[in-house]
Amino acid sequence: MTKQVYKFGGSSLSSAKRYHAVANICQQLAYGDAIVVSAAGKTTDTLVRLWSCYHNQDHKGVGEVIALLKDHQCALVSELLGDKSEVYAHFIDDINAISQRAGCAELEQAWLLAHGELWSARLLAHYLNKQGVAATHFDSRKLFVVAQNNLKHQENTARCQALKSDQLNVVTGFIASDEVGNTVTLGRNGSDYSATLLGKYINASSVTIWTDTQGVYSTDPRKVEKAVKYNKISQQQAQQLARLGNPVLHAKTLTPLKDSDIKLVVRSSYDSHSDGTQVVANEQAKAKRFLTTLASVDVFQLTHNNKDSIRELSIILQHPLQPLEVEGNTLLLVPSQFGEQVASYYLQDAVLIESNVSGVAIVSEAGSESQLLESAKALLEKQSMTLRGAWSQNGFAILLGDQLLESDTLSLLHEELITAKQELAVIVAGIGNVGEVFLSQLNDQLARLNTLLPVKLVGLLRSSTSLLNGQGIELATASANFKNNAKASSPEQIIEFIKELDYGHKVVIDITASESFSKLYPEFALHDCHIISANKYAGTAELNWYENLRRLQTEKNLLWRYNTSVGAGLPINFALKDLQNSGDKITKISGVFSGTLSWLGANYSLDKKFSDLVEQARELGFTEPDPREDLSGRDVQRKLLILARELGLSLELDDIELSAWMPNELAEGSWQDALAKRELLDTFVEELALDAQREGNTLRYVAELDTTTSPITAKVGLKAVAPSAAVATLTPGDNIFVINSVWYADNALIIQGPGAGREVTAAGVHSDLYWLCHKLSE
Ligand SMILES: NC(=O)c1ccc[n+]([C@@H]2O[C@H](COP(=O)([O-])OP(=O)(O)OC[C@H]3O[C@@H](n4cnc5c(N)ncnc54)[C@H](O)[C@@H]3O)[C@@H](O)[C@H]2O)c1
Ligand SMILES: N[C@@H](CCO)C(=O)O
Repeated sequence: MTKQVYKFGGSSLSSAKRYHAVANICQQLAYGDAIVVSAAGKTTDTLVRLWSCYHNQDHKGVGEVIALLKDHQCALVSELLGDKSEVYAHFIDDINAISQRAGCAELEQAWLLAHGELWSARLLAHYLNKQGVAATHFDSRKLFVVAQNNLKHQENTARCQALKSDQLNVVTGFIASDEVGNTVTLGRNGSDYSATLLGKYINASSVTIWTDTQGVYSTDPRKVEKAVKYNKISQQQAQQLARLGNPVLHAKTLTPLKDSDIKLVVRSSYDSHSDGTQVVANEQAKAKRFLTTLASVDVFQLTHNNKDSIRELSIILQHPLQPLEVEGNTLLLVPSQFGEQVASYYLQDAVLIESNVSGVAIVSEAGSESQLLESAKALLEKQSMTLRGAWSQNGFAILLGDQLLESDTLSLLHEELITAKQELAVIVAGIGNVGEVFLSQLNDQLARLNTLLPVKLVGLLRSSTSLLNGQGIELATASANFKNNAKASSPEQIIEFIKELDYGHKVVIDITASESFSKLYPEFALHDCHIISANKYAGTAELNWYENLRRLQTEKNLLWRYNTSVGAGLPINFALKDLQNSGDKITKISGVFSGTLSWLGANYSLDKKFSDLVEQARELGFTEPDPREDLSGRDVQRKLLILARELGLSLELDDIELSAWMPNELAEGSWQDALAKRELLDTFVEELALDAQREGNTLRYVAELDTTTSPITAKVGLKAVAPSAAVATLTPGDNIFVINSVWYADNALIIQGPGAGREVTAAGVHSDLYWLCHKLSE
């Protein structure tokens, strides 16, 4: 069975609440998996302070820091397991041992620092046991042995066989032992390193680093609002970022994975449902672009290029170093804090050419570095930045100046070098009436969309078949390709495909009429997918589900457009949003909201069979796939609910009163079953029409929402109206939306035009897609 390794950092274990969240994640893991833990919260920093007080013989300080450690750990253990627990007693023994050693000058630094991880592993394993999960804690000093600064990989692989296959294995990060059993530490970011080492030793299929960021971004998301979270990056680019000092992944963490198929995943333990970023073998991810700021660096020119010396210096500094080959010279960039050490390491073999400069590194696909360097140079100079150095190499470029890059300059650079280059992957679901036309229009529309951002069709779906290609589907032949090559697929396969798509942006365009497909929307959001829907089911789903979806999309900065779900191509949703955004308050919306029912109302007369007209409307592509969705009034009810929610009203579908334009007897079975009883429909409609005619009226199916009444009026149904009424004189198939608001109180705002039909609806979906591309490219 393949095993997985999960690593939780200090921030994920900083409080009892966070332990609880971690335990919840661990509940989902399989026995045999390993969990590597760091010290809780700031425990390592506190232990370092303790060591420093001890080292400086500050006895008072030692006492104070020990009290601090005790307070934090005792509170944590008490809250999770109680102060009578074995873990609590064990912790007190440890603290007493530390005090005693400090008192008689026998403290060792590594032994002291190891306690943070030991306490975390013990506490988490016992807490998992309390939750009914079998778990054992392991002291990694028994698993990882280091001799002369080198890990003994073969021996360690054998030692790691001790992990249990019928339990979760909670292993301390950061620490190992030397050959005689003394504690050694693995340096800063040591726990991440422990996790990837363990992954290699137990031949895991993946190592997941759970941290407080959502994954690896194109740049620091705290500084650039539009930073793009990448789903996949290559090991090579991750190494490059680490060498340039990007803090998300340390170069050391990545070394055990080199040339292996072990997948490294960075995820947020604060948002355990979201995908993070996968670091995968080079050929499994497209090259991405990144901006990483460089703060306070020194630049040395080496008198001769000596790779061994650079490697040795990296080990001494415990920091990866990035050499640059510039016109036959080797330059070395180092954080200024290491400047003196570098100078004394190289002596006369290195000359300091720049000190304490700052700037930015651009990591990119090979081949574009020099052009990116020129664009960045021009932009920074326009921002009045004096450049002290600018170089490009294979896969990256560096620009250095006197000032640290502020968030606004970094955002401008990001905009120009990264945002505009993000591709949008498009999945179209529902190749029916509207979907077919949408696809044929997409071919013509592509050039326009591509001026905003590169768009690629990657998936076409029908109810049980799909054509999926992450590299892109040729548009001109997409329909034929689908007919010939679509394969049976399940929703799980579709979700997996979407999850793995390696694109900056993704969108699912739902042109189905499927409720079950709409139920996948939260999954789409979890995998960072925007949504465009002509389908009305999600917009009219049960309020709790709908609000959760909205919340998730907001949290993840995802967009959802559904303009064609009401009024087909008419800009009704735009208008309502716009009015509200400009401070207006909408009080009433009424009119004819169904193209099908408008067409039927206008074309019906007592000398015609209503059922014949319904079949005709179906053939024209006006009706829902099952025309009873229209005749029952349900489709109009949905449209009114979508508009009501657009106004911020928390209504459910059944809060809208409804009367049908068909007899109840037709509701059972399929549309074909209903057609077999068409005379029931014809008689039902004829009787209603006769009643209306006697009063000099005609029948129209109307909707009405009035927020000024108490309770609110929300109803859809047949109404007998004068033949001269606005709703009665509509062109067959047209909708009319009569909007009253504070500003349009007496003289209503009216939107009128075709409310159904393949072309207008497909064009409306294009309008949403254009809007989305525009938003993403801003
Ligand atoms: N026809 C119109 O004038 C109009 C106007 C506005 C909105 N709409 C909406 O557009 C949608 C499509 O309407 P249509 O007339 O094209 O319907 P249609 O029945 O012709 O096409 C629907 C397509 O969706 C596919 N499908 C069904 N379930 C699916 C699933 N689970 N996964 C993937 N594909 C699935 C079907 O195979 C079919 O190809 C409906 O939601 C409708 O309400 C239609
Ligand atoms: N059947 C629907 C299609 C548009 O949603 C109508 O006629 O209005």
